[in-house]
Order: sequence, then C-alpha cells, then structure tokens
Amino acid sequence: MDPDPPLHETYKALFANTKISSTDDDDRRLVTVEERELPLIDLSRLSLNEAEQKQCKEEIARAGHEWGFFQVINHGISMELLEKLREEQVRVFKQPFRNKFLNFSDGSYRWGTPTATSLRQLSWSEAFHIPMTDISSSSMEPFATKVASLAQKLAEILADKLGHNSTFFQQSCLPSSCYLRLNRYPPCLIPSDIYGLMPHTDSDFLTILNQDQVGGLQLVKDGKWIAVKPNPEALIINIGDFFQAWSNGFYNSVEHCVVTHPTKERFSAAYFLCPSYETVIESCSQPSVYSKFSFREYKQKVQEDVQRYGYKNTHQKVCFQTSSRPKLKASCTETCGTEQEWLLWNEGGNFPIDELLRWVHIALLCVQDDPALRPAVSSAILLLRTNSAARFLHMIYLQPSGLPSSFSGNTCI
Ligand SMILES: O=C(O)CCC(=O)C(=O)O
Ligand SMILES: [Fe+2]
Repeated sequence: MDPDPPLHETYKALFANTKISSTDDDDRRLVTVEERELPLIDLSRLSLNEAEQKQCKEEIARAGHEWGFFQVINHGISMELLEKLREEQVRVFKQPFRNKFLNFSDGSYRWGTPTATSLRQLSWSEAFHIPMTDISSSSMEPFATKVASLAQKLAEILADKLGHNSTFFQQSCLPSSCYLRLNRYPPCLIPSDIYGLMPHTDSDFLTILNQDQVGGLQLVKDGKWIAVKPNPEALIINIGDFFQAWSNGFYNSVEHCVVTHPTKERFSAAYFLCPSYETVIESCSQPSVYSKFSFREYKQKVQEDVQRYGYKNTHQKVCFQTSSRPKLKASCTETCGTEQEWLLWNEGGNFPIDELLRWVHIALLCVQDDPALRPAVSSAILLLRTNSAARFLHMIYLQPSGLPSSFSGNTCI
C-alpha cells in the first residue's frame, strides 16, 4: 500500500486553476536565492572557563538578535541518537498512508494544507505533530529528553543576556505544551515552485531543528530570502514569536519556509519550546512594545488568520487577494509594505487603513525622544521589510506606550 498522502489527487483543482511555471515576478521563489551559512556556534565552550562561556553566550544572543536563526555544534545530542531518530522517522512515514492516523494521539498526523485555496497556500508535506507527553513511551524518548533540556538551556542563556535570570521557561513550558514535529517533504515533480512548508514564523519561544542534507530551508535575512546550507553536525535554532514578544523585540522571530526538491524526499524534526495555553506573555522590559497576551489568545488569532487568509501572516492578505487592480510590482516578501500600501492608496481606495496606521506607528516608535525607547534598527527594518512575526505581533498587540499622547495606539490594532 502507498505510504504517500494523496497530495496530487486532493489538490488537482488547485493545479487546474493555477497558471503553472508563471514568469510573473511576484513569485518570490523566482528570485535567485543566495545560499548562506548561518552563524555557527560551538556549545562545547559552555563547559570551559568563564571567558569562553561568556563569549559563547554573547554569540548566541547576537545571533538571536541579528538573525533570529543560528546553528549549534557540540550540542550534547550524539550522532547515534540523531540516527535513531531518523530511523524511527523513516519507519513511521513509510507505513501505509491509512495507518498513519493511528500513530500517537488523535490529530497528530497532518498532510497538505486543508485550508489552501491556491497553490501558494499549499504545503507539500506530511507531519506528525507529537506532544512530548506522547513521546515518553517511544524510541524517540532519549532524543526528546536531550533536545528539551538543550532548549531550556538556550532559552535561559537568551534571557540571561537581557539581564533576566529566568525560571519562567521552566515553569511555563511543560511536557504537555512542548512538542516534536516530524516532517517529511515528498519529492515534487510538478513544474512549478510549490512550497514544502509555506512561509511562516514559529508560534513558540524557540525551535530546535534537525534536518537532513537535502536542503530546502530558507529564511529572510535583511529583507531577502536566503537558503540555508545544511551542516551534518549542526542543529538549527530559531527564535519564535513569544521570545520576540518576551524580549520586547530584541530577539527576532524570522519568517522561514521550505522549498520542495524535484527528485529527493527530505526529512526534518523540530522541537518546539511552547508555553501552556494559560501562560501570559509579557515583555521582560519596560516600556513594552507589546501588550500582554496569553498563548491561547495568540493561537486563536493565528487560527482566525489562517481561516480568513490561508496564512498566519495578516500581511499576505494584501499580496494574495484576487483583485482587478494591476499586479503589485514585486514579491510581497521582497517589497517594503509601505510601498504597497501607498500604491493601493493611490489607486483610489480599498487600501488597508490598519496597515497604513501601523506604518505611522512604527515611524513614531523610531523617533521617540529617548533613544532607549526606540526599537533596534534591525527590528525596525524587519518590521518594514518582511512578513515577519514582528509585523504580525505589531498588527495585533502593539500598544501605545511610549508614544506621543495625541496618537491613539488603539487605531493600529
Ligand atoms: O523542515 C524544516 O526545515 C523547517 C520546519 C519548520 O519550519 C517547522 O516545522 O516549523
Ligand atoms: Fe518553522
């Protein structure tokens, strides 16, 4: 029996309705993507002398701030454990498609994108989304235990660098709220660029990713998509939305995606350090760029967004809505949002007023009298240029603190 989910069959109508191999330049994947090494951090220095430890922690914090993504080597998870994880992953994905629903708890197995209304909203992949509490009895348990403690350690280092010796992560990220996602990206022979996983940011504190050598992970750096060169010895760490909010925008939750390969299948496993639903995320410093919100509230917003726009990211509505207006001149992820909003304004209406007001809001944040209250330049650029979590968080949670009193922040939310 076939192990592959019926992706071709199920999404036939989307292929029929989409112009394939378009030369339209509003498709970001037609833009040449440069392959880059992520910052590479050797964690063995954490057990050396104080100076080495300090240096290592500084590199971690800098990478979290400047890139939102980095790689770690000598992370304490042996090649043998990673091999075992891979074997188990291949085993669960290679069983007949129908049996996959019987693994782990209900709803763990997912494939494709049920809400997709166009090819751009389709993820050509399958995944097991497994709460850590379900892993305790499986052969992945030794990996899971190690990766969970690595995540806690990194979260503490990142918090410590902001002057917070925090037990917050230990208290709020429990085995019932953290999970492991096993991803498989089948080859995709269709002559069009289809995502393995659509552009997104992670709704967690941080993610630890183990990928194979096929490649396909891409992320936004300085407003451009770059491809991550796989390193067999390294795990990839990325900052999630909640760390960005908790750090008051110091660390960056960066948009990333996976592109498919025409002939090779790809496997990856991601551990998500997530808080319980009741956890309230509040910035660790004042004045806070974000208002308080609970994980539950945030998840609800994300779900509403996906239902309405097919994407978590609200900005996509501007780029992907079907419209009689002329096509915007470049990819929405390559184009500064302001440009798009002014373009829509000039075209006479139907412009997103909330977007425009948010741009004003960002501008005001950047010109506050007290430089300490202004966002970092990198955050401001990210806000302006990418579909990052920063945009999303600002869209829904930006609060008026620190702004001139005549400006009502509520209008931006
Ligand atoms: O497979 C990958 O490289 C990325 C996976 C990912 O971004 C995710 O599961 O959130
Ligand atoms: Fe992700």
